[in-house]
Amino acid sequence: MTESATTDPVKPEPKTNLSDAALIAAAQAARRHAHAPYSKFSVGAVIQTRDGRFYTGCNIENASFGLTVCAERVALFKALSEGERAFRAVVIAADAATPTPPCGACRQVLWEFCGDIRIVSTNPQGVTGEWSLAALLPAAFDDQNLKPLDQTPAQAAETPAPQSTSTQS
Ligand SMILES: O=c1ccn([C@H]2C[C@H](O)[C@@H](CO)O2)c(=O)[nH]1
Ligand SMILES: [Zn+2]
Repeated sequence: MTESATTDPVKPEPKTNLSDAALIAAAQAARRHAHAPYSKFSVGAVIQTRDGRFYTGCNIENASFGLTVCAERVALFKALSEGERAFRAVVIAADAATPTPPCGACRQVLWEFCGDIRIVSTNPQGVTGEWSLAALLPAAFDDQNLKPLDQTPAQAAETPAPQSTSTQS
C-alpha cells in the first residue's frame, strides 16, 4: 500500500495557513517542557513543513553536558522521523534580551535538511528577530564539498575514458 499523509497513523493532520503568532505560541508552549537544570536556559522550537504540519521541540540537557540536544534539533528530528523532508520555517522561543538564534551545531544540521530556511525567534517580551539560514551560515559545508575535484560535473566531462590496462606483467 502506498503510504500517504492520510493513512499514516502517526502523522498529525496538516494545519495550513498557521500564522507566525500561532507558531510562536506553539514554540512557547514547547519551551515549558525543556529539561534545562544546568543552564537554566529553556528553549522551545517549532519546525513547520511545507505542507503545513508542524513539530515542536525543547532543549534536553544531560548531567554529561555535551549530550545536550537543542530545541531546534529535537523539533527537526521529530519531523524527520515522521518522514517529513520539506520544511518552510523554524520558530524559536527563549527568554533572552535579544531573540535567540540557533547555535552553530543546529545551523549545520538544519542546512542539511532545510537549506536556506526562514528562522524566526522571539522572547517573552515579544521582541522578534528573523534571519535566513544562509545569512547565519555563510559558506556552508555540505554534500557538495564532499565531491572530489575529479568528480565534479565539469571535470567529469573533460576526463578521458580510462585506458584499458592489463594487471599481468
Ligand atoms: O538556539 C538555541 C540555543 C541554546 N539552546 C539550549 C542548549 C542548552 O541546553 C541551553 C544553553 O545553551 O540552551 C537551544 O536549545 N537552542
Ligand atoms: Zn543548537
